[in-house]
Amino acid sequence: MGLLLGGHTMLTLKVGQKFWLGSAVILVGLLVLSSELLFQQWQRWRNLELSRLDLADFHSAMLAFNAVSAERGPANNRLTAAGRQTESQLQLDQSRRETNLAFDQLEVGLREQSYRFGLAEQFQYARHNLTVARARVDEVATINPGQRQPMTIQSAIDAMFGVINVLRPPINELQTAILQRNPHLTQAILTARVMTELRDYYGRLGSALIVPLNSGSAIDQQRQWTLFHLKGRISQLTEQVDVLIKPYQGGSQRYGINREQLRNGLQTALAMVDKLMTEGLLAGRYSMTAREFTDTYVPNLNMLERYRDRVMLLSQRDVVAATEVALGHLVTSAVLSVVVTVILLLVLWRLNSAVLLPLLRARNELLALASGELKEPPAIPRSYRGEIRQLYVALDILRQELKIRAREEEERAAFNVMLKVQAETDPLTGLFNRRTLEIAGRRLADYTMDDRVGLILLDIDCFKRVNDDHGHLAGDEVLKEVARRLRQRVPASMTLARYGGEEFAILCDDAGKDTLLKLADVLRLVIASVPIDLLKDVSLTVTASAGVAMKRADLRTWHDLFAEADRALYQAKAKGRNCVVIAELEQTV
Ligand SMILES: Nc1nc2c(ncn2[C@@H]2O[C@H](COP(=O)(O)OP(=O)(O)OP(=O)(O)O)[C@@H](O)[C@H]2O)c(=O)[nH]1
Repeated sequence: MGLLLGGHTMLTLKVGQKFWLGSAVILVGLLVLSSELLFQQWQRWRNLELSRLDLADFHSAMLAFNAVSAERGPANNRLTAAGRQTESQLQLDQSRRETNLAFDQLEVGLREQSYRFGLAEQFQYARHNLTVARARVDEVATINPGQRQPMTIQSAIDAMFGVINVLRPPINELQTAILQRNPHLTQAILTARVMTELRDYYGRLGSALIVPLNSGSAIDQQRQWTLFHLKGRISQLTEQVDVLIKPYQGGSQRYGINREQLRNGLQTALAMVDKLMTEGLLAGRYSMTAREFTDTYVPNLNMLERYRDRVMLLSQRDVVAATEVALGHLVTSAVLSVVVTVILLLVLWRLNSAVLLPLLRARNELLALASGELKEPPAIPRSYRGEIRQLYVALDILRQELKIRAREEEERAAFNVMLKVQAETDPLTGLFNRRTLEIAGRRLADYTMDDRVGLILLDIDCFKRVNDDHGHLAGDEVLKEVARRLRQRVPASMTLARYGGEEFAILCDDAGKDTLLKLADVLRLVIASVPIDLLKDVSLTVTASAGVAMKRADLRTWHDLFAEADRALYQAKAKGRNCVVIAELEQTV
């Protein structure tokens, strides 16, 4: 892979680097994907967890709202009770305790959710209003029942209504916040809210009759108007409840909501109100006391509270179940992410150790083989299996094959050297043979005008007699010793050869006539001056004659030069041997 850097510089990555770069890209991609997945699932789980808290808080708010509504019943009784003051007070105290408990629970829930601190203050303010309204009720209750004025009682009832009015804004705010965060809770929240409101309006409707019932007075115009207004609102809310509870009845048996039963209860309560309203409009003579009315009227409304609580609790249970499923998904995804990452790492590690590294090692071995490095590598690791092992076995076979070929090559080269030596040298003396002399002679002498090319032919005198007197082996020894002495004296730049039985030649490419003559005479002297030791303590003195020829214009070829030197040698023999003759001068040194 080549990366273009700065437009000119190419950065080339090795296979191993590419592999790890690719692996890193895959790993990072996997981590990003699994993080994204985990984050989404964590968010879903977290939202459901918050939904559960939201539902619980809203339920607490509804209970508090409802408790204030419900407290109005005992409060009304306390305000209107004539003979049963103590019992009414006990009932009111009980109701107030329940309301306090509902507010306490609401405050705890609100404290746990920091974003509702502002709401908590508003609920506290509503509670403060409740305390003030209760004080008002208690104040009226201290007045002798016979002396309580309808206006005074109504002012206490209105004070209790006022609490609901202060409680409504924070509940609306809480409801809006929860629905914004949890649109899926709309059905449950609205159902609970509308049922609570309906319960409150029924309470208001009943409360509106308390003063006339208590005082036995007719229902005046303003109260009539209030009662009609409340009934209208109740009619609207009843229709809404009817629609909202549909999903919770019929097929959804576990909610156990019976629409007919609820409708009947509410209609019974309304029928009671209608009857009393008619009585109140006619003459103010009522068929029941305020107390009897409250005790008969309120139980018809309990179903609203029961069904609302059931909707709330079962919705919370649904959210809890969904939270558990979401948590299960989150944990499963986390485990799967870890498992997939570990598997990927293992696969990459295995790919690296079982494929990539062996292939790179095989490549190195192949390169070594190609460059002639035949040294045995370390043994094939056991972890190399299958095709990789076969590759290494094939490499091994190739290495052995190349070794055999290298050995054969060496032998052939040695054989060639030997053949060359044999072809170029004389086996007895080790000097160059006639063939080599002629090749060198032709190369130097053929068609050259160089007069520094010269040739000495040197022949042992009367050698036949050596053979005849001392035997052929002794003759060979003499030849070897003469050759040894010649080799010592002839410069390496000249070609020294044995070109016949007892005949030697020295070919020179850069020497003057005098030098050559001097050399020929030195050679003659080293042969003759020292006796040659033969077998059985016999030594022998031999002499040699030499003919010298220098290249001249008329000696065009090697053959001409050789013939000229041979002619000089012949002359030296003729002159009595043990002397040197140069061809052109034919003079004896
Ligand atoms: N021992 C031995 N003798 C050889 C060898 N080659 C040739 N000869 C002998 O060398 C002798 C040469 O003798 P001739 O050619 O008659 O010459 P010469 O006896 O040296 O006499 P002049 O050359 O006239 O001085 C022969 O007897 C050959 O057999 C060899 O390799 N070994």
